[in-house]
Amino acid sequence: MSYSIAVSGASGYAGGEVLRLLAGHPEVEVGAVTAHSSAGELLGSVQPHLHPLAEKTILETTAENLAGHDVVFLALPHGASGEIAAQLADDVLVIDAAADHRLESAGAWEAFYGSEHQGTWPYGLPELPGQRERLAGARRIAVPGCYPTTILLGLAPAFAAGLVEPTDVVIVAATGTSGAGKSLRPHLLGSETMGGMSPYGVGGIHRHTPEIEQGLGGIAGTEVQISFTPTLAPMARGILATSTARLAEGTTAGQLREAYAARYEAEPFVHLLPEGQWPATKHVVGSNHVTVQLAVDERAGRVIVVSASDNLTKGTAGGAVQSMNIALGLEETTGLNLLGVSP
Ligand SMILES: NC(=O)C1=CN([C@@H]2O[C@H](COP(=O)(O)OP(=O)(O)OC[C@H]3O[C@@H](n4cnc5c(N)ncnc54)[C@H](OP(=O)(O)O)[C@@H]3O)[C@@H](O)[C@H]2O)C=CC1
Ligand SMILES: CC(=O)N[C@@H](CCC(=O)OP(=O)(O)O)C(=O)O
Repeated sequence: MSYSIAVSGASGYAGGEVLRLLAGHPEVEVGAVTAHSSAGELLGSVQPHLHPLAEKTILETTAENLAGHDVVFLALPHGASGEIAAQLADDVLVIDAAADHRLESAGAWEAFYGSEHQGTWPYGLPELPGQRERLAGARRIAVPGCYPTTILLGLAPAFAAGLVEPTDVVIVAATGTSGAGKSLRPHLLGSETMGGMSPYGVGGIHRHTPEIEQGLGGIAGTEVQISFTPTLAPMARGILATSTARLAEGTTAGQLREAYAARYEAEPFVHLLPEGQWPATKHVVGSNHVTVQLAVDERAGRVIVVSASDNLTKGTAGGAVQSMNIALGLEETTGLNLLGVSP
């Protein structure tokens, strides 16, 4: 059986990446592609790399144009996504790449996004404890943010095993510029970003902060507090996250390594690297894989975890397709057998 798929936000980075993956997925057929200002144009004129789909005409994003498909991907700005989602049929699988349905706490949503909470959908990060079961058969899925995917996969085993202090967690992560989307913004001009790095969203104000705390809190079964600082790196894709947490009393490096090895041994997309090898964005860009490595800093009494991903693949579209496969009962890795493009 072939599932028919509609993709909204098809002219953007996230929508384009969803379409790149779906073009190689054997169990699906791409139907409507929709967007906003580029409606009426051919997909090939705004996404020239999507050759097999180049002749598709982009439609306006309306509930009518998205109707009649088995699966609808929403890759729209926050808010626009929640609005259209509310108009889609209950029996259609809707997978939202925006943030609208990720947070459980309406208070956290309002504090960080400044608008009305749209509700909470099953969270599309299958590698978190118990999450695959929640995604099987789901008809609504909230795709995690790109930083939360990378950071949660980096820290989950330590939290699940109770090996770190949940309120002493410091994270600094670098992202590529595609994380900000395709629209023109002065601080993202090539001349501003090439050849240098800079922080943004400093001081605990980045909107992924409550999402990361929610994910870690769910695993640990207790309240978690993090300090998160994002930085912008001169690359199109990729996230490299360095997360450190104070060790719980008595935790050893051996216990940590064992917990990570056990948790990720059978995961198709998350890999604890051999000791001494460290994650690099070049090794995962273009793929749905995440690499993880850790070391204990005995002097500081902290574990240092480094994790790398492609923000557009595992961080958005790949995670979305992986979650779709689980929800539809397909083999989880279908359409995602891609390795990084290093160098
Ligand atoms: N980039 C990334 O790494 C990640 C992105 N996401 C999320 O995915 C979503 C899309 O992001 P991204 O692809 O980067 O953004 P882009 O700016 O690249 O694309 C936005 C898309 O949404 C369409 N659009 C804009 N405004 C509206 C509107 N009012 N109604 C309907 N469609 C609209 C645009 O159409 P047009 O061009 O025709 O105007 C375009 O197709 C966002 O919610 C983002 O937060 C999530 C994780 C990571
Ligand atoms: C460089 C840059 O701006 N990156 C984006 C990445 C977030 C993202 O795209 O995720 P959401 O789906 O939660 O919006 C940012 O920090 O906001």
